[in-house]
Amino acid sequence: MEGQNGKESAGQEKGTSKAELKASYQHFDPALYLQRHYTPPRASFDNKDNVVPWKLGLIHRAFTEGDLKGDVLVDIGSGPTLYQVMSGCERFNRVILSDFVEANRRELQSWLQGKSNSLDWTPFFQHVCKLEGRSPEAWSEKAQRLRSVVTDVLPVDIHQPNPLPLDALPPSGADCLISCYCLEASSPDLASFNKALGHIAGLIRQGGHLLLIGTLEISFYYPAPDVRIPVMRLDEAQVCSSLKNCGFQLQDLSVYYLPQDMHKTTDDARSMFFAKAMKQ
Ligand SMILES: C[S@@+](CC[C@H](N)C(=O)[O-])C[C@H]1O[C@@H](n2cnc3c(N)ncnc32)[C@H](O)[C@@H]1O
Repeated sequence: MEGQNGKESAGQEKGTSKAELKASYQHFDPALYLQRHYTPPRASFDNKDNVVPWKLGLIHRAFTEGDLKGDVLVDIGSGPTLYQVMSGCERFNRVILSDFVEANRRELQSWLQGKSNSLDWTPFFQHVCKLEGRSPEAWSEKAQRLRSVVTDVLPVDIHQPNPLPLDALPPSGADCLISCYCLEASSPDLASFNKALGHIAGLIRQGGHLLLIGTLEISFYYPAPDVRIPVMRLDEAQVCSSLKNCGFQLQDLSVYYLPQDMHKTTDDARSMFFAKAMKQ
């Protein structure tokens, strides 16, 4: 939506346009982001109430309940993270990762090539092995499986009607699309979130699935020391109606409230959602 002066209308913070958000993302620091969001206290396997076991458990359940599997799984806005495809890599022949920021794509490529990495993903692999009823020692087999099924790490822009490069996906679309904390963190307002959801819906085949994770109560985060990204504030009802309006049938919705000891000063996240939906 264009506002005065040709700027897109702002959401949480007046004056923030899609173009300004995109410019801010060019300063995204993968190592700092991983350290802030994927190490203790934000990420812990010792505490069963931590957000990471919560989301890994729901992603695992989403694939096992109803035996969800297929040819292509695509992850939109992967950032520098891998946890979100650790269950799906066992159930799809191909996994496609994607991000808007080149530094994030480089971080993913570096892990895929077995080069140095900003985070040790071993405890995440071990946890998912346990969810699958395997020994945690099978983690390196799982890492190998993931490396062998990821065929591409692509640039993506959810604000484009065709977010991925041409021919990235089969003509009928992906069997399943996962996207975590991307849409609300890169859209200035609800109208732009809904439009972006419509764009990524177009990447899924009819009858395929969407797994969406996002933050509900948040207004900012810092993905680099001096880069404050404003995040639009969503609520549960908006998530449900956006999914319905984009042609999805909701199959599962869970909400997580961050315990006090996980609150930080580098973001003001308070709750998160997980949704599983089928494209009708
Ligand atoms: C909060 S991070 C989420 C990263 C990761 N998925 C996770 O679970 O932690 C938001 C991601 O959205 C990406 N992003 C920003 N603008 C985007 C755009 N226009 N299209 C697609 N992705 C975008 C960023 O590069 C960043 O990796």
